Amino acid sequence: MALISLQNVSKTYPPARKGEPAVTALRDINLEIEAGEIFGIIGYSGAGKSTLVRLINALESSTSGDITVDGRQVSGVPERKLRTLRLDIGMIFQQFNLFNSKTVRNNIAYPLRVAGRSTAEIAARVEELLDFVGLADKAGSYPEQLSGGQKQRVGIARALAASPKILLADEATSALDPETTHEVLALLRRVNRELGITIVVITHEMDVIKNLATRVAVMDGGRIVEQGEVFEVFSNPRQASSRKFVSTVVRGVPSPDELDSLRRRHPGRIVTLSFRDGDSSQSEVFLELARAGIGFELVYGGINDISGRAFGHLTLALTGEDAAIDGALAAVGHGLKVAERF
Ligand SMILES: Nc1ncnc2c1ncn2[C@@H]1O[C@H](COP(=O)(O)OP(=O)(O)OP(=O)(O)O)[C@@H](O)[C@H]1O
Repeated sequence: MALISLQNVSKTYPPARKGEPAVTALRDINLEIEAGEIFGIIGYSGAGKSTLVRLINALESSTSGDITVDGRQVSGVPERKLRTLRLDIGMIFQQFNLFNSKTVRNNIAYPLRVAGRSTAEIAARVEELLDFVGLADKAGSYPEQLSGGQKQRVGIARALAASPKILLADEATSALDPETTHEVLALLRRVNRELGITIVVITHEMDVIKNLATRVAVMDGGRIVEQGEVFEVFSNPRQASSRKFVSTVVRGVPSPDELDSLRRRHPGRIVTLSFRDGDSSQSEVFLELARAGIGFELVYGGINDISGRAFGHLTLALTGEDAAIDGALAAVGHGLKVAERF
């Protein structure tokens, strides 16, 4: 059985004031996250990602549907039972949520004190965690004396203190610069590999998913519109709404504004081709266009790499007879996607 399982889960917030509409944040969510995996949840702001996380760690209850974590029911369970469940789930946040008046050591010790562990046990566990996150020399510092990356490492150590099975990371690197983001992602990979902790990572950043997750769910308007292996979902999104989202986060697809500007600057038809590793070669495309007597210029493009597999997009300005262009695109279309507008 999956470690985290959601079946037909919906969540509606009642209206904030009389006369206002209720907000349905999640609609019929079905999701299975297996023990030991790093699962990404990605989507625009307002898609329902944070609500989903709050349901998994039982900070809120669902309106309908079933949620189980490690075989235990989460929905409709008394608060007393939820406390033990929450010990199995650590959480890290975009703004770190550290206690500014406590030292690094005391921040990490906090959940253990709340859980009533002995002083000796707490001291040993905190030392272990400080070593694990590489902050042994900062034990006596206060959060304001730390960089963003160091603060998040304290956040991770604190989340791990009670030895959870699951770590929920809600936009955990969104406040960090790209280099620090990579350090924190490397630490999260170690948390997964060395400690065997299942990680659920919520983000709007493709880089985070592609560097960390093995599977991903794309959310839009409270629904999961697509889920699967990260390479598959990003290189070949099947639903219109996930295609739209993916095109904003992958390299090489012109935005609508860029497309307008390309159209103004180049004569002919602007066509975007997407390639996937092993599907078809770019030279076949160029050969076919040349054979059909079509003029072409490469005007935009980019290649993405996910777990050593490449996919990319090339945008060409094509000049020639419409029928000849359509024929050539149909001929090369086998194994690659052709879009006048991605
Ligand atoms: N406590 C609440 N009361 C009422 N509506 C809420 C509440 N929390 C979230 N919502 C609404 O639910 C929808 C989903 O919000 P949610 O925060 O889960 O999205 P998100 O994908 O995490 O976005 P972001 O990345 O901006 O946090 C939004 O329309 C939001 O306004």
